[in-house]
Amino acid sequence: MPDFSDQDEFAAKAGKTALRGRLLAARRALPEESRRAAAGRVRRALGDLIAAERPAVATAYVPVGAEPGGAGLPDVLTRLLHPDGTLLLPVLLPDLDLDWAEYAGPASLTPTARGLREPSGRRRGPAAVADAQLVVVPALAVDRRGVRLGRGGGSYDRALARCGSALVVALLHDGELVGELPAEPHDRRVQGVITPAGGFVRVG
Ligand SMILES: Nc1nc2c(c(=O)[nH]1)N(C=O)[C@@H](CNc1ccc(C(=O)N[C@@H](CCC(=O)O)C(=O)O)cc1)CN2
Ligand SMILES: Nc1ncnc2c1ncn2[C@@H]1O[C@H](COP(=O)(O)OP(=O)(O)OP(=O)(O)O)[C@@H](O)[C@H]1O
Repeated sequence: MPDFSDQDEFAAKAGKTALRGRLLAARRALPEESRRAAAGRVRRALGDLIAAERPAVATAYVPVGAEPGGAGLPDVLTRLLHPDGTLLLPVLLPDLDLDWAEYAGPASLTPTARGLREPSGRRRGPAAVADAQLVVVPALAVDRRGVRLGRGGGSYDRALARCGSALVVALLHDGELVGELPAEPHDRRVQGVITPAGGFVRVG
């Protein structure tokens, strides 16, 4: 474990905030046509990964705004999973930790705070993520070591701490797999990323 001084931690936090602003602005500037094309490529790469890994339980999320994958991602994943497979989606808790509920079709999604769409079914509890063999996570960027930059709530840092040996994969746009991101001791790493141009790439 590296030794992080207070100054390094301060620099990492400030660096993350500045990077988030830049990355979100670049995503917002992506034209609709690029978003659609990127979503198709990301979904195809996810399909290949699911065919190879055959998870019985997977987690994902409903992409919003310019997030890679597009709003139809849960439906695509449901079709890709084994007929008996389960897709869990996150429900943001007041302390920004994540609960989980099974995806049961578009009618089971409800608009919630922060522009999210979340499942309204029975909550499985924050520990349910430990049942998944494949965990698909949102990210603004990931580096070659697997360090992930999220929205800044620490939601996935907490959720990923509960995962056992699951394959954790972040969905990115091209250009968001970078050389080195600021890292803090609590950051949980991912094992792979999917980008539209590069498909599935192992990191770390
Ligand atoms: N689609 C999605 N679902 C997710 C996440 C995510 O990053 N993306 N999360 C990851 O932890 C958790 C929720 N955390 C979030 C924290 C902040 C914002 C946010 O800043 N929203 C913008 C509006 C959306 C946009 O256009 O980007 C806002 O409130 O201004 C969203 C989700 C669980 N579900
Ligand atoms: N295990 C944890 N328990 C409680 N708070 C945590 C935990 N891990 C991280 N946090 C807090 O969450 C905040 C945001 O962390 P960070 O900037 O790394 O978020 P992120 O990884 O970019 O976002 P997210 O995980 O929501 O996508 C930090 O202030 C951190 O202290």
